[in-house]
Amino acid sequence: MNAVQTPSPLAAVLSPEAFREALMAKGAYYHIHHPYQIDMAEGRSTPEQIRGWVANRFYYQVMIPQKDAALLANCPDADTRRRWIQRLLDHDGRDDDAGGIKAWLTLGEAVGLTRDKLWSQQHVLPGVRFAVDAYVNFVRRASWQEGAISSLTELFAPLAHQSRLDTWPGHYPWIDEAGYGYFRKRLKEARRDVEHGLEVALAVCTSVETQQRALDILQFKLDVLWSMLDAMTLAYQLGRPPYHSVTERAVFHRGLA
Ligand SMILES: O=C(O)c1cc(C(=O)O)c2c(n1)C(=O)C(=O)c1cc(C(=O)O)[nH]c1-2
Repeated sequence: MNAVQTPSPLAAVLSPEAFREALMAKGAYYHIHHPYQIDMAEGRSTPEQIRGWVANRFYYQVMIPQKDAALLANCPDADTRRRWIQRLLDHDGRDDDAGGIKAWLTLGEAVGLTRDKLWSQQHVLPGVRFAVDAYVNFVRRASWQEGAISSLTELFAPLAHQSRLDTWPGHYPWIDEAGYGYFRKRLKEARRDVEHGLEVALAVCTSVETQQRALDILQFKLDVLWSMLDAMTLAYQLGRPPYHSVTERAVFHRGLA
């Protein structure tokens, strides 16, 4: 096992280029390196494991627009709101764009999950729910600039989407091709989102303290994504879903209204 390296705190303020590089370096901890995701990319996942991932990630998908709405609610700047609102429309859809949530439902059907099953959230593991809720609650309480910085894991997301487009059809011929629309759609949307997110980060993080804070926020978000996959590993790879030692029934709560 690798020795755990505690990242050293910033000693001096970084130039904009060096700060950008420090943010990019966080890609080393992106969930694309999680064994669950590696197994999916390398063709070792069972249909149940893929379905588990799609059903659990659906919770992230439905909460992202609520997270972005929380950021909008905290943002007093109309120009920023006008740009940021696009993220809600990307997921919720508009006119002839059905939106990301519907595209994810199509992915669900492509892997054998009905829309009702996804909407029921019956497969969403408590660990996944808690991780996603931690993200949404962070953005609810943070300044809109810190909320924007927490979206910067999207710097690395196109890699993840492209890798699925490149590897899944070969490994999993049982997945209907129609399911891949979501990943294709996100490639360009994520690139546009991070341009804006980076603009905000570079504008506000001009001291050691604010740059360190941004790196810490990004690490928090990486932890959210990693923890989601940890919960799925226990449930779908190691056969230890919640209460496995007590019952075979999925008794965990489906979210408290
Ligand atoms: O599939 C992925 O690996 C992945 C990761 C992330 C991310 O890094 O948070 C997002 C997405 N996908 C995604 O599709 C998406 O719409 C999205 C929005 C956000 C955000 O933080 O606002 N992250 C992500």
